[in-house]
Amino acid sequence: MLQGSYSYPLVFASLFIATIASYTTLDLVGRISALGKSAYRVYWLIGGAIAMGLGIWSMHFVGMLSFSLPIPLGYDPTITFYSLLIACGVSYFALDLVTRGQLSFARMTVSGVLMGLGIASMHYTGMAALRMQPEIDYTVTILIASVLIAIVASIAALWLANALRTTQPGLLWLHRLGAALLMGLAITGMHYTGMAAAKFPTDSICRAANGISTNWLALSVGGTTLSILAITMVLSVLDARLQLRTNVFVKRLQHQATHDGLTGLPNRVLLAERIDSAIARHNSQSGTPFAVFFIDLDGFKTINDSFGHNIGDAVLKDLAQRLQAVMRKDDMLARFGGDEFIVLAEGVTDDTAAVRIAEKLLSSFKTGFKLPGIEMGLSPSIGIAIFPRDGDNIDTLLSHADAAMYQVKTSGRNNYRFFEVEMNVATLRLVTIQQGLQAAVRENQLFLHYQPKFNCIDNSIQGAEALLRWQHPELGLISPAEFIPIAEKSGQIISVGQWVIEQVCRELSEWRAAGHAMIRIAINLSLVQLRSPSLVQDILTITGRYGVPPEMLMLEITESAAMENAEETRSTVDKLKSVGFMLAIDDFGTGYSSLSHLQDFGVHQMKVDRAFIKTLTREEGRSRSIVSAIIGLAHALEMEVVAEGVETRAQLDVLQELRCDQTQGFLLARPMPKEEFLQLLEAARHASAQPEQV
Ligand SMILES: Nc1nc2c(ncn2[C@@H]2O[C@@H]3COP(=O)(O)O[C@H]4[C@@H](O)[C@H](n5cnc6c(=O)[nH]c(N)nc65)O[C@@H]4COP(=O)(O)O[C@H]3[C@H]2O)c(=O)[nH]1
Repeated sequence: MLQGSYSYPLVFASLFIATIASYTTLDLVGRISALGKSAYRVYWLIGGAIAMGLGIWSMHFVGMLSFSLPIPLGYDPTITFYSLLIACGVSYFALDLVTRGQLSFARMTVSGVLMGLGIASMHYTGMAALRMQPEIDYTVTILIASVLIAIVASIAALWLANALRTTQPGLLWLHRLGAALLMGLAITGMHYTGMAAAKFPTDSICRAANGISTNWLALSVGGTTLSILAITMVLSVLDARLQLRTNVFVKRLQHQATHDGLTGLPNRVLLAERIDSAIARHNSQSGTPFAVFFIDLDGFKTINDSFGHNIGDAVLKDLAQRLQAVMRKDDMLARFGGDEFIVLAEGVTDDTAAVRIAEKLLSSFKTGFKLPGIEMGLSPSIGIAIFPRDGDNIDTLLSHADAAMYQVKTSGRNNYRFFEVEMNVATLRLVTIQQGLQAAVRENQLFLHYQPKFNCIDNSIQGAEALLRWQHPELGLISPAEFIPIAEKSGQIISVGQWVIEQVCRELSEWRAAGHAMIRIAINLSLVQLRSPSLVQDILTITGRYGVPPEMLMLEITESAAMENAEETRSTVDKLKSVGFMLAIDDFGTGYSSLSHLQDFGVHQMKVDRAFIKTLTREEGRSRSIVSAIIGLAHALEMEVVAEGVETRAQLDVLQELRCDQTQGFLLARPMPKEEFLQLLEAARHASAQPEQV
């Protein structure tokens, strides 16, 4: 047998190449895995497979260079090329496999076996390129051992590559280096074991000795491979940096798309995702029921309108922090819209648990919000819907929580309520009304009824109150008691109120043109209208357009509206009075008037709320005392008194006894269409020698 010998520096060089190739490969695995399903994946796979294949292959030839026989050696170019193809093919297969999702143990083992066989075949094909005569005599046991080493090394390499994918970036390079050294040792170990299996008979000659010279091949291949590996590494690092920057940018965009810019809270997109996954968990038996709390702030619009958006924003930020402070860490608080927040609380198995959360949410409003100069109280209306009881999908849950919130709003605010089925119908009607209001103004669905006010003693007509009516195309006739509060909440009362003023003025001017006696008409003004800075000018413009003298209009303001912010209202009232309008306080007795404000107000008429008239009897009683006191007070302040809701003769008798000035109510006349009202006016004019005119 020919005795081979090794040059140890070259053995180390082969180990070095194997380690560098392994390191590059492990780096590429991380790189390609991070690409996911990107279109670039296939390019990186091909590039990576060439680099890795070249690495393994050139390690083999440098290893061969370290080995010498006492005869000249060379390599057959075609077979050598095949061995390179095998190395690159095996590398492609390995890279693709390990960068494709989760790698199960079974898949890893089968792949490791195939890869090990691939590396071994590359080695033995490379050996075949020597074209020895006679053939190399292999010791079968050592040959099998070398194949086993290749297989075990491949499985270990796959496992390492897979495990390193999830390693934190900080120490990754160190782990990767250790793993690469291990892999390098395994690959060279396989090579030298394979070499140990090869026996070269004494009379061997190398038939490829005139082919590619080993020295030239090993040096050029080694050099080229190291350069390619270096270039691959640099490209990989550069691409990783680019990817990192792209990731940061994408993350920022994702954050912006899923969070509210002002409060930093999750927005409705993230909320929807979270509710969806809570529903999915529940459906797969691993989740629990959960509660959705719909929080809407009472009167937030006023803060925004009065103090400006900056202050409004500061209040919202403060509130977001307060709400978060009372919530559990696992619950989600999201900003749903302007002043609407949603809390999602999982694991709420009964109403008691939901009540506890709602109470905590309410408690965060206990202390006032600091605004410039004052501390202002703010309250929430909270609607609660429980999954799956109140809805099995996100839209139903949110709309049911919203419906429950609306019920709180319409029944006193600053509270919470659970969803009930009847609320759906109520909410649908409410939304229909709110959405139909603009069309009502535009498309002449509104009209007025008039209800006369009578002199208490002789029943002569003293004036009339214009009362709004709405003939809705689907819902029929809707009471103002229902739609006015909705219009007030949505702000649509401004345009609706303007329509009323304009219609009254138009009809008054038509009546005058038709020769009817002029009569004073009362118009209801809502608090929202009173707050409008342009109110006085708006009414003057309308009265001017129709030539209606201001004193022909009696503007009725409810007592509670007049007192809510007495200073502000008083200045509007003063302006209205100074330009000649008459003023009345409506529904008197239902609010909390301060006597001094009442005196300062100096309005012309006080209308006693019908609740007192309803229970009015001839006998001494509470209502009689109150009505008597109100009449006395009004007269002392030089105001006329009108009793509202007079329905019986007995009530009228008592009012006459108490020296009330005027009455209004179903006893003498219900609200009526303008034609009927004009007939009534004409009949009264003819019946009286001197018709009452104001
Ligand atoms: N039970 C009973 N009720 C009587 C009697 N006499 C009159 N009424 C009713 O009492 C209401 C009087 O108007 P209000 O207190 O200003 O209360 C009004 C007012 O607050 C509001 N409203 C009506 N029209 C307008 C409007 O043009 N603008 C504004 N802002 N509010 C309006 O809607 C409320 C309800 O109006 P309506 O349904 O027309 O109801 C009217 C009228 O039909 C009676 O003897 N017994």
